Amino acid sequence: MPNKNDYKLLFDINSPDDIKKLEGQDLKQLCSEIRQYMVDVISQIGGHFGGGLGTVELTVALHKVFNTPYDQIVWDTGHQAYPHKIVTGRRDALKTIRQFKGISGFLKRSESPYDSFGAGHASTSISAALGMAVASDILKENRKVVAVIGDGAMTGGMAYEAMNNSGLLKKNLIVVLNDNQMSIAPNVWQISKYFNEMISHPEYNRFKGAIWDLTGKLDYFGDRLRKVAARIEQGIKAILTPGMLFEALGFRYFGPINGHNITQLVRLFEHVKDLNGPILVHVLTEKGKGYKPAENHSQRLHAATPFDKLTGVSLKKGTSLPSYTSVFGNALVEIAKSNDKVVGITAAMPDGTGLDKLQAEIPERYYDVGIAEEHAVTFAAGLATRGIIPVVAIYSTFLQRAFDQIIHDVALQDLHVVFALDRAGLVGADGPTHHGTFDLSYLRMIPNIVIMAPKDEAELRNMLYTAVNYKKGPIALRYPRGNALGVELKEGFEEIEIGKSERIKSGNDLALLAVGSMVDYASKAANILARQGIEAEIVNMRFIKPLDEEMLLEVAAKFDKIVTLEENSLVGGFGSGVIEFYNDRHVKVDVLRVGLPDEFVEHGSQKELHQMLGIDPEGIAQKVAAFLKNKNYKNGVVA
Ligand SMILES: Cc1ncc(C[n+]2csc(CCOP(=O)(O)OP(=O)(O)O)c2C)c(N)n1
Ligand SMILES: CC(=O)[C@@H](O)[C@H](O)COP(=O)(O)O
Ligand SMILES: [Mg+2]
Repeated sequence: MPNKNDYKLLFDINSPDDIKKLEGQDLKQLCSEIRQYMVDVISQIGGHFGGGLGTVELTVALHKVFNTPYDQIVWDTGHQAYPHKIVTGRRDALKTIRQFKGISGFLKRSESPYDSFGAGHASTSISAALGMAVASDILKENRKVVAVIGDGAMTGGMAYEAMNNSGLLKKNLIVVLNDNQMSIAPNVWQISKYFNEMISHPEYNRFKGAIWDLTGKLDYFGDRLRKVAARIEQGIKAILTPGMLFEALGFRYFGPINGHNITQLVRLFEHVKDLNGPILVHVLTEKGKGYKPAENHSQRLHAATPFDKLTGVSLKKGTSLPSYTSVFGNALVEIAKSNDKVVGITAAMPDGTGLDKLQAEIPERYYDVGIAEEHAVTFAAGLATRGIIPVVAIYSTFLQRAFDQIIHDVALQDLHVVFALDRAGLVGADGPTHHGTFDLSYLRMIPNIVIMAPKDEAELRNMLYTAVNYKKGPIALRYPRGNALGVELKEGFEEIEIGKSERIKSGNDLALLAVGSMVDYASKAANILARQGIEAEIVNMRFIKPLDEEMLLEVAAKFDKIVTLEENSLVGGFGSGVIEFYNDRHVKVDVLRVGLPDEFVEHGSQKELHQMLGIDPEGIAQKVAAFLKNKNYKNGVVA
């Protein structure tokens, strides 16, 4: 961990006020120390890394020029805001970032007054900042509002909706475009190609100086002259600068500027701070800046596990267990090789979803659409109208974005789109913005959809195969983050009968009906219960929709008490479906639902969170035993 004596300035920076006292060389020194501190801390505990290394100067310049937290900075997504945390009173707490009970890996309003808007999902910053700018106007305040958005986040449609609205409302709003030409993977932002062409154009370079001169002098003109000059400036810029697209949306464009030159950044922010109307400052940065292993890494060490400081090599111990993601990625390639109608779609997460394997093997049937989950789904719907079989691989949490598209564009038209929801359940260190704990609820209510959850990686392969061959409409499978169970993977695939569950073990005392990750936990809980003389029957339900009604009737005939288990919110999830089924058929049976409470779950390791919520095998066994004894049992849930 960092040694205070290795730092000249950083340990005297306790708030942005301390930055305001620094000038020139000291600002540069501070930037270099922030980088060193990030390397010192993140090499020990892991976390988002490359993005933050690229925003050091930007962060220092913003906090030097603006009067934060009165002035509001909105960081898009938030993974690049570690330097912001370091200079806003959370330097020492950085050692706890993303850990159980530690500070959040993203922006969080309840964590600091400097975190003006919470995030984790991309492309929200301009909308939120515009809201703040309008509020400032209504409240007759003079707060400055700055949104900092990456080029990756600019592939998300909301960013354009917000810019359009900003142009219309003409409020004082500064958008900083942090352009490092990277998303997590190389970015697919088409506008960056246009920027590059513009910037390298000889005419642009010849006129750039002149335009800047004019811009710089504008504020010294009288009102009438200023208007004329502004029009001339805009006219010239519209033809000659890369910003004409933004100018068309109603923004005044400044840049591109070197985002690692603190002196230039401070000067530019001082200049634009008091200008009226929407401003776009285009800043060129390098993801991973200042740490060679990150600069040379294919993903610029976007997120790091603990690593060796000198080499950047991960210290994470290897495991023989495959991840669910890699099993999915390999299975998709196998299936796509034997069915040329199958295509894969990712929303900027090729590696995270395992679709990088398809990209490598069959690139012509792989689509990265950018951070555009809504578009990904409707794009898939279009493909499906022509008999193509799109497999849309999106994390459970990010698919929330495309709720209406799933209903209106896919399900309503019975289109055969396969949804592969990775990171379903509690994801761990990313916390509440990223937990995939709502998908069973938000999908289950949609007519015509089939929803599956595999108990292990072998079943995941077969479910994917089943989904691709289903043809009747939308079909989803959800599986957790992390390592699979290590079961044998047979060659080839087997189709699973839609709506058919699997009895794993018979019992005499009660039935445990489990889905997905909870099947393994149910088996482990049953072993604990067996030691207490309780014989539980275990069913792997496989399908959340349609439910295996025959099995539900069978277990209700055999037992008075039934337990449902799911790694999803208890509101509207699998257990709710089971209760609805029994209720609608007037079947009298006591149902205990085990799952996630109706609250946002904090961050921590998956194990810690499972324990905290009592959904690990020990916790489940305790709940089941209490349920059998009618202890603390209320409204279907054991307290
Ligand atoms: C809605 C949504 N989809 C996907 C992600 C996953 N994600 C997190 S950061 C990121 C890349 C962002 O790129 P950019 O905005 O350019 O920031 P950089 O990392 O380059 O600083 C992605 C795809 C997300 N956070 N939110
Ligand atoms: C910031 C962000 O949204 C991603 O970087 C996310 O943290 C990735 O999560 P996984 O590590 O589960 O792929
Ligand atoms: Mg980027």
